[in-house]
Amino acid sequence: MQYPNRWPAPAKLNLFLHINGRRPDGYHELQTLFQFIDACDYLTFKLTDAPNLVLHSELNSVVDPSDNLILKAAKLLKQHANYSGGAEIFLEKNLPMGGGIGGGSSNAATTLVALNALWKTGLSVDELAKLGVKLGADVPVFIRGLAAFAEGVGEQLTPVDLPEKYYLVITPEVHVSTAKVFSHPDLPRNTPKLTLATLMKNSWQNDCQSLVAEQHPQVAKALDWLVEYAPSRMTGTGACVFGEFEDKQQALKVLSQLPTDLSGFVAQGLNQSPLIELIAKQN
Ligand SMILES: C[C@](O)(CO)[C@H](O)COP(=O)(O)OP(=O)(O)OC[C@H]1O[C@@H](n2ccc(N)nc2=O)[C@H](O)[C@@H]1O
Ligand SMILES: Nc1ncnc2c1ncn2[C@@H]1O[C@H](COP(=O)(O)OP(=O)(O)OP(=O)(O)O)[C@@H](O)[C@H]1O
Repeated sequence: MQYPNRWPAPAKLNLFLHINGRRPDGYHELQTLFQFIDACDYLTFKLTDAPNLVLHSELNSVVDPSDNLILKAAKLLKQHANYSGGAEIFLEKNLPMGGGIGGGSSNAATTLVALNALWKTGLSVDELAKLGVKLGADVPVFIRGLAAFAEGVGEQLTPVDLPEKYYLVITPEVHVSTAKVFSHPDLPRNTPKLTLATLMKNSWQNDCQSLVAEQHPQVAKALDWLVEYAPSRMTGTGACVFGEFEDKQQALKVLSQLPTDLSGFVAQGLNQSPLIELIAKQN
C-alpha cells in the first residue's frame, strides 16, 4: 500500500462545551460538539529496524520528548502490539499549544493511526481509540475522524453532520492549563444534560469561558472584539476563541481588521478529518 509522506494532524473546535458534573475520580462529565478545521500539524515517519523511538522537532526545546504525546503514543502502540522495530518521527508544528484546539491530542491520534498502518500492527479503529483515551480525553475523536457529539468524559461519540462554516480563530498568547481550569472551584459544573436534538436547537455556550476570560484579559479582549462581527465563543478550555462565518471572504475581511496586538487565522470546519480522508483513499 502506498502511504503518503506527510500525515496531517488537524485541529478541532468545541462548538459548545457544557459541564454536567464531576466524577469521583476528578474527571468531568461533559457534553460537547467537536468539529475539525483545516488547520493542521504534519508528521513524517521513518521506520527503523532498531527498536528506538525518536522525535525530531523544534518542540523538543519546550516539551521534553519523553512528555511528548507523539512519543507516548508510539510507545503505547509498540508495547501493545509487541512490535520489534522503531521509528524516527518528524513533526511540523503549526498549531498553537495550550489553545484548546487539541494539537497535542491530534498529534497523538495521527501517530497511532499512521504507525498502526506503517508497522502493519493491524489494530481496529475501536482498539486504537481505546489506546488513545489513555493519552487524553480528546484523542479518540481524532482517531475516529468524524465530527461528533461527545458525552461521558468526552469519549462517548455520536457522529453528526454539521454545516462546514468558516471560522476566524483568534490565538491569544496565553497558555491555559486544562487541568487548572477543571480543578478551579469557581468552574460551573451543573449544566443539565440535554438531548442532542435539544442542544442543536439551543444557543451554544462554553461553560469554561467566563472563568478563563476573567483570569486571562487577552481572552476577554479577543472575545469582546470578535463578538462585534460574528457569533463567537471559546474552544475547549481556551485560550483560542472563534467566530462563525458563512462566507470565507467575510471571515478574511474581519481577520484583516484584527487589532495589531491580536493574531489569528481563518479555517473551514470539516465533518471528516483530513487524516481519515487519507486513510479512506488507501482502502
Ligand atoms: C476540554 C476538552 O478539550 C474538550 O474537548 C477536553 O475534554 C480535554 O481533553 P484533553 O486535553 O485530552 O484532556 P486530558 O489530557 O484527558 O485531561 C487534562 C485534564 O483535564 C481534566 N479533565 C479532562 C477531561 C474531562 N472530561 N474532565 C476533566 O476533568 C483532568 O483534570 C485532566 O487532568
Ligand atoms: N505533540 C504535542 N503537541 C502539543 N503539545 C504537547 C504535545 N505533546 C505534549 N504536549 C503538552 O500538552 C500541552 C497541551 O497541548 P495542546 O496543544 O494539545 O493543548 P490544547 O489545544 O489546549 O489541548 P486540549 O484542547 O486537548 O486541551 C502542551 O502545553 C504540552 O506541554
